[in-house]
Amino acid sequence: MSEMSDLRECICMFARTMHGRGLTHGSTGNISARTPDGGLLVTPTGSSFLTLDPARLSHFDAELNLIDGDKPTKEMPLHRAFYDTRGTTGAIVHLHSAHSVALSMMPDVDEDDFLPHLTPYPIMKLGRVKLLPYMLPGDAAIGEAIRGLAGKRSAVMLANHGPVVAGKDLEAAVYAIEELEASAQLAMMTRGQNPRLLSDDEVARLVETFDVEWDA
Ligand SMILES: O=C(CO)COP(=O)(O)O
Ligand SMILES: [Zn+2]
Repeated sequence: MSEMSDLRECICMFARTMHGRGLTHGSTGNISARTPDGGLLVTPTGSSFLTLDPARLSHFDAELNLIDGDKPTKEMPLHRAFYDTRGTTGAIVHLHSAHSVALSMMPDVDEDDFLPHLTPYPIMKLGRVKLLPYMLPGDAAIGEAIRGLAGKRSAVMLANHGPVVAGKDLEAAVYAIEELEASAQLAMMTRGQNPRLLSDDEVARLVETFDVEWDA
């Protein structure tokens, strides 16, 4: 199989596993990934992660003209903003995962550092997650807000909506967004119970050891 058809299969396989674990539902969420020739494969608007057809993914060339496949996700402005501002981006995943959405609605959440410092992996895989205010799904304003971060964050949480993560490749983006949701679940489980947080020194050690983008 060619690299291109492998990537098509991979997008559908990761989408199916995330749907199967309830990480997104119905026709929510979207995925994009860079193709070997600098184009993009994108999940079609209104499609379900459960039943994606590899042959019908929206296919863009390197100038981002749609060359075949179904109409792309309405969240193209958001996807484009990440590719344009973070040169290292190979794939982007957006979900409507319940625990991170719930956490985004809680009072006193730190907008600049959305996830409390409960465990190491979210810090290692995501750096600091920026909470963006609620905006209409598909609104170009989401893309503008991401551009405003100037490529300094790989993960954002859209309040009352869902997380978005950019990774160097599809596997990295999926693992990172799973980490975001698992961490938000722990945050919701332990909310109001005064859990022991990682200390600032413990966080600093993680940032240094695993070369985490943190101070941006
Ligand atoms: O999650 C979604 C919008 O935020 C799903 O929209 P699309 O079906 O257009 O990808
Ligand atoms: Zn969405």
